[in-house]
Amino acid sequence: MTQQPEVAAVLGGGSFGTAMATILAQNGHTVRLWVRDPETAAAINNDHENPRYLPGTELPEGVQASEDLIECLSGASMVFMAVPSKAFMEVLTQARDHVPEGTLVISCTKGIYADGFLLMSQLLVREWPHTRVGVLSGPNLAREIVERKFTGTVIASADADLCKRIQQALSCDYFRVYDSPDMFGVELGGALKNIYAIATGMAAAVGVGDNTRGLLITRSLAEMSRFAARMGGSPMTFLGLAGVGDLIVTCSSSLSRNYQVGYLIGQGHTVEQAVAQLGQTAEGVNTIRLVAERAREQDIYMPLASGLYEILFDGKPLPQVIARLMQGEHNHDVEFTMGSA
Ligand SMILES: NC(=O)C1=CN([C@@H]2O[C@H](COP(=O)(O)OP(=O)(O)OC[C@H]3O[C@@H](n4cnc5c(N)ncnc54)[C@H](OP(=O)(O)O)[C@@H]3O)[C@@H](O)[C@H]2O)C=CC1
Ligand SMILES: O=C(CO)COP(=O)(O)O
Repeated sequence: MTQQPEVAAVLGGGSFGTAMATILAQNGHTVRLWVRDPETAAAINNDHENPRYLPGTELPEGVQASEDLIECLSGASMVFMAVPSKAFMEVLTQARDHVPEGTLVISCTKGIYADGFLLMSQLLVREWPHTRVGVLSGPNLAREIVERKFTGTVIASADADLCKRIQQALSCDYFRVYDSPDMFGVELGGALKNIYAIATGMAAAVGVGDNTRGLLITRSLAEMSRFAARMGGSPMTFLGLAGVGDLIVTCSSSLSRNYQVGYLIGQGHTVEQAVAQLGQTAEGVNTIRLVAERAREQDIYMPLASGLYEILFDGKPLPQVIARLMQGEHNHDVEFTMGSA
């Protein structure tokens, strides 16, 4: 797509921020990647590699990294937020005075903010009301993006002009960007699927069959849809890339960090051991806690999320939870489409 080059700031130099910076630089935009570790910044600028998060991948020379947040934001017409959800609010506070009115701000973060159970776009709208907000989500493993594997994503916002500009900025021969007006649904899908990636990773570790994997992924979609409906969202959005698409990839790929955490727990590690061994972001651990608590408070039937909560945080044995799941109270298929959510 042809367009004027943009100046883009990418906040967060982990695997996904680096992947977004790579596409933007390849597409001819000016890119400044904010990393808080000066050694990583130097490695990106001098060796064109992010050795901690994407070792072995050569980055375009146009990806310029800095640990100076203000320098990164200076003159940026678009800002991509790619820090973990636990750091999101802190970064918004640090950057607030350096993001001018009308800047496009896109959240790539797939998590939930505990205080008020807010999605990142809701935090953005609250904290930076002078900006134009969108969400990018879909089946988007960072490692595969930098390897130029064909990938689709969704830019979601009620702001149609924002969607068009982001489509133009990111589209290329291996990255296809769809749009959606349903920012809440797209973002909720990206956050919720991490729960079920942990479940399928755990199931894989204990050697379940393919029938079981089909059962687990499909009932995960049912559970996500039921939750979305109760939160006032449209489960229809979950039929798209940011729902089913991301659920399939994250629940079946050993590149997914949430799947890896689940696998380690299934092998007998504690949550703390699994997270420490991973050494990268696995949003699902926190999301399970928040969603299971919310489901309990609002009486939403979410046996998978609740069962995971019991395994991870109450120390319940996996076989006991599986036995209960197999005898659950609801037994209608696709009941969430029949208005019985
Ligand atoms: N990786 C992927 O395939 C995808 C990830 N996402 C989402 O993107 C978000 C980021 O994930 P990802 O890039 O994978 O995470 P990584 O674990 O790869 O990297 C996290 C990055 O955030 C930085 N960071 C952590 N805390 C802070 C802080 N307080 N202030 C500033 N920077 C901080 C880390 O810096 P440091 O190294 O200094 O700790 C690191 O650069 C997550 O919500 C994830 O769900 C979305 C799509 C795909
Ligand atoms: O969101 C992702 C793929 O779409 C990445 O998943 P993980 O965070 O589990 O690696």
